[in-house]
Amino acid sequence: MEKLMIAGGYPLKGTVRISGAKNSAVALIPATILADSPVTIEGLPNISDVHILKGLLEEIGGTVQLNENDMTVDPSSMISMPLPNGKVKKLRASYYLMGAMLGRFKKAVIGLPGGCHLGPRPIDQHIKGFEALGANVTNEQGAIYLRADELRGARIYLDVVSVGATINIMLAAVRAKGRTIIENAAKEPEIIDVATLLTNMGAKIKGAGTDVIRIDGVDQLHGCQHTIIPDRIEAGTYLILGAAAGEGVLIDNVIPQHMESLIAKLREMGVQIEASDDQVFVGPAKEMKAVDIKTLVYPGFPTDLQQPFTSLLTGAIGTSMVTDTIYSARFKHIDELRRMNANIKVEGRSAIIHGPVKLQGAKVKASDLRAGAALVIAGLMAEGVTEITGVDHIDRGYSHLVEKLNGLGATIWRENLSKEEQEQFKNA
Ligand SMILES: CC(=O)N[C@H]1[C@@H](OP(=O)(O)OP(=O)(O)OC[C@H]2O[C@@H](n3ccc(=O)[nH]c3=O)[C@H](O)[C@@H]2O)O[C@H](CO)[C@@H](O)[C@@H]1O
Ligand SMILES: C=C(OP(=O)(O)O)C(=O)O
Repeated sequence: MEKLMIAGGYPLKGTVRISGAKNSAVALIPATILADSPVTIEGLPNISDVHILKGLLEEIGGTVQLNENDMTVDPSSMISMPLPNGKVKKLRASYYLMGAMLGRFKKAVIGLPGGCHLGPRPIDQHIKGFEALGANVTNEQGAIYLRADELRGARIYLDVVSVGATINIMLAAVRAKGRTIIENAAKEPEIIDVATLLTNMGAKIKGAGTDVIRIDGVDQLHGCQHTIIPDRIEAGTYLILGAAAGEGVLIDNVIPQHMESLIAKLREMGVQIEASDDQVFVGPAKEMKAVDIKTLVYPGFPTDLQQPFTSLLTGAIGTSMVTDTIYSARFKHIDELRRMNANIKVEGRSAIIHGPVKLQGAKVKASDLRAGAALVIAGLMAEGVTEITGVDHIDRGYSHLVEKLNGLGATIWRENLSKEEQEQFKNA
């Protein structure tokens, strides 16, 4: 078990290259199950979610070759092996095995997924979609059992705009008989990325990226090569830390259109941002004004950047309000930021931040992935040394974090937890 150590106050400067998108990667990898020959995905991030999914594909008989950033999956020998426990609980996106295995084998047994604890995260809309396609779905002792004689296209209206349900239904529907229409679909860029891979595999999908997706089922899908999109959430995190602790940071390998809500908010705070084709420059931080943000489905402000943005707001002049309309309990980072001298209170789904304060280094714990990112940003802004435990959460989503930050001039390193610290961590 490790902790992250950050000596704060060193100004960040230079260029950072963004990795492939976690939330695409974790759907593209299960999507390979649907092909009958090898699929290569290029530009993957080096994160634990990717390594765990590799293991899961191997458990069901896939042959997987993973290099630093590329994965080739030969799905031809896969079987519908039940996966009720173990690795599936380590990440959220193991739910995509349900759609992909149902699509290919017409049956699957998959344990309920893990992922960040942010309040209730039901999967009722995924199940509603599978049932509409003709599957019988039951929950037996914490695992979802899916069976279908055949899958038939259907019209499915999502009661909640859900990234996971939209992608999962696409995965199940691409090899169903006839046409599926998903209404009130989510529009995140990762959905377009998954639809692009599936189309390259021979699927017929129209409308991905809009709120109505039409899929005409095909009998077979074949192998192909696909390059993943850049991670807009990783890029957003570096943009925020560039504003918080930078003296001119260039974020390379991004799609600036995917980050418009964040860029608009940073500009509203008075941060200098210049965007070009595939790069965004964040200028030296001057005085920043407080702003309010409300998380919304894409293209609104992403909930996954709400926690990192809160750390930035501790340095802004005035009172800011951060409201999360997607998750009811995405505020576990606030107690930790308070340990670092932040002046924040939580009321219902909002955090109210009074600034500016000078953050102080402290011993803090990352409760989830983006709470971890928020604490890293706070540690870079703070005076003194910050120690962050719960690094396994951060490793789910940030490729080469320490190397990238040190490349920008930060002073950050990993240390093993002592036996005593391991005990304290387990009991906390
Ligand atoms: C692996 C992955 O891509 N994770 C992302 C995905 O999570 P995930 O796919 O889990 O998030 P959803 O878009 O499904 O969830 C959005 C909202 O809908 C609710 N809901 C969802 C499904 C359902 O069947 N019933 C239901 O009520 C959820 O509780 C939440 O309040 O999108 C989230 C919202 O952008 C991001 O924070 C996560 O980083
Ligand atoms: C919530 C997130 O991830 P997951 O859905 O994989 O838990 C995230 O990426 O911020």
